[in-house]
Amino acid sequence: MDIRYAANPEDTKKYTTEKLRNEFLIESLFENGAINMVYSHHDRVIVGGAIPTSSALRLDAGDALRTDFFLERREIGIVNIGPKGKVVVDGEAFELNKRDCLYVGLGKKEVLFESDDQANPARFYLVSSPAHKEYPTKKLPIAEAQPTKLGSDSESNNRTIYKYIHDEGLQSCQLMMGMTLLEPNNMWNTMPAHVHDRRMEVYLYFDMDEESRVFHFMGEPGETRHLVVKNEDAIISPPWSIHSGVGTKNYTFIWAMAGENYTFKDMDFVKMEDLK
Ligand SMILES: O=C(O)C(=O)C[C@H](O)C(=O)CO
Ligand SMILES: [Zn+2]
Repeated sequence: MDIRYAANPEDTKKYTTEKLRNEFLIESLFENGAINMVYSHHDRVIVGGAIPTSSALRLDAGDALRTDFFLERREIGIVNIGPKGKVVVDGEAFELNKRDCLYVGLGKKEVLFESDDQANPARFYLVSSPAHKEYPTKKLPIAEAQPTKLGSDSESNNRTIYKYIHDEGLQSCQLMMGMTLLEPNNMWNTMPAHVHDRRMEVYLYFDMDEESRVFHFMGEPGETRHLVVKNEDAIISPPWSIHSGVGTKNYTFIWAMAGENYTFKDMDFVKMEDLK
């Protein structure tokens, strides 16, 4: 498992583009026939991708966790961003269509990923955080997720947020997860920008054309930097950092958070005059 240590804002100001990308950008999560994971020391969140092809893939604790099984002290959110597949949790199969979410709670011993068609395999995106009690393992199909409309065409940020794992949806200890879709001809997410010092956040940008790019903005409000990201790249966003993007065309992303509180609306919005 690739390990990323926590970053502080003072040091980050001095980073070159290469160093910034090494610390905060996650490329190549998705590989045919493999589970790839990155362990962030920000709130000990693990981010992963799984593409099962000819055989099922098993979620293992590996050396990094030193526990008997992956979910011994953790919970996990799984969103399928590809063709149909299933996740088998201690023998119970959950079918996931594109954009469906499954929450798996603390203590489940075996998690297997399978594709329905190995020629068009499922692409499972995973985010896991430490947990203290078991919440029910449950699926939320995208068709049943509550959409929230935000932004406007005139501000180029007309978008819909679907919340999957949160206080009024799938219950968890601390993990929150959802998806934001920008409407065609809209290119901005989350402007005005915000921080939430109580929680870190991870973004996965997906459903982008090969040539499309998103400029993801990060850093303290008065010291912003950017990362140029392509399809299926993820970003680790420290609690002190803004996280906002603008694309060469509309895009979709999955956000996930973990940390001190469980309040989606706990955001400290940044005044435009304070952004530098
Ligand atoms: O477009 C948006 O606005 C979002 O998706 C908000 C993010 O999910 C977020 O940063 C939540 O804290
Ligand atoms: Zn946020």
